[in-house]
Amino acid sequence: MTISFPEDRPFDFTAIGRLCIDLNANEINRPMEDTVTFTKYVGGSPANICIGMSRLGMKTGFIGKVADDQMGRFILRYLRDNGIDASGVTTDDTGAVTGLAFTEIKSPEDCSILMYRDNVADLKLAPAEVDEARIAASKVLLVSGTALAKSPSREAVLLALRYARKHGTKVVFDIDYRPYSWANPEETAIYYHAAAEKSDILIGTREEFDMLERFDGNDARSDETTAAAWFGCHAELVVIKHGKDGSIAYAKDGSAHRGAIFPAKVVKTFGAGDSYAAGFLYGLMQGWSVSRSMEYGSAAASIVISSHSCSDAMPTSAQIDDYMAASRTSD
Ligand SMILES: Nc1ncnc2c1ncn2[C@@H]1O[C@H](COP(=O)(O)OP(=O)(O)O)[C@@H](O)[C@H]1O
Ligand SMILES: O=C(O)C[C@@H](O)[C@H](O)C(=O)COP(=O)(O)O
Repeated sequence: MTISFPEDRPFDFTAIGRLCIDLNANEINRPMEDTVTFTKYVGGSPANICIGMSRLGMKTGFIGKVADDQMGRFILRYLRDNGIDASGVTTDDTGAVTGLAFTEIKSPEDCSILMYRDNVADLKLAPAEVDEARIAASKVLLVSGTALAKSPSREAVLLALRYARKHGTKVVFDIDYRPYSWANPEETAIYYHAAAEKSDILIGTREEFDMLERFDGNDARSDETTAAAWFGCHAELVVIKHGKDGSIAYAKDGSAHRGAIFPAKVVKTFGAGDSYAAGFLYGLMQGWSVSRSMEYGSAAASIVISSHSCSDAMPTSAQIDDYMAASRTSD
């Protein structure tokens, strides 16, 4: 089972949504109260995935908005240094700030994120700033669900989805549920639905799909029934992530594919989903089977969770290949 993508477009992959800063605790295995220093990285789930795709050699671009400050300029420079076309990233002129994610690493299994997201620039992206030609020039548009949390970013994303459908650009919807960004669950579920209905590939955890389907009845739904519900729209592939229990993908042709995990020396668990998405989508775009692509995503995730950062630790294909080979040898 493989997925087809449009051919001969200048960009392989364009992401839309949040560009932020991660401040990851240096003194790990303790609560945030006892953390003194943090290392600054570019963050934001869609940014991390786009950086991952670029490291893997894909031609990438980003549609988003940064604050007119040092952090915004740091993000723009990092994108460019990583080969990402940032001409679709605008700079806010209203005094908005850069979103900050302070990460707390109490233990490898007990991690949390303290977000500062009031008046953030990423949610100020306006529909007029979404370039139709850029979406038409990309094989894939990745939409992060959090960008639907507030206007005008919400309308910008819905417009981007319309452009993608009009031009046959494959839409990947990463549910990316961050509760603090949303006013209430009703709003979340409604806007998630609007995006999921227009998407070709849906990716989320079980909890994220439960949020998306919250008002659809049938509280006892399984991964399989979740997937089936979206095949009636545009979905070809629905991927449900289960942390260290791996992942499962259902395809419209009725096939199911289970993704195992790779061993990891876990430093922290965040970044797993973003690196998994990058490795997995890269594999699909190489024309690999869904199963092989899931394996690649899992290996990428193990590399990132064994590292201190998310974005900076995104692996190259050589690193993933080596990691996979090394874990086979140690079996
Ligand atoms: N502890 C772990 N050890 C090895 N791989 C993991 C671990 N946690 C997650 N992964 C890998 O990362 C993928 C995504 O992780 P998950 O936690 O489900 O997503 P998210 O980070 O979006 O919540 C999993 O399907 C798995 O391949
Ligand atoms: O997405 C954010 O705003 C923060 C991320 O940069 C952060 O590192 C993270 O939470 C990664 O998300 P995950 O891959 O879903 O674990």
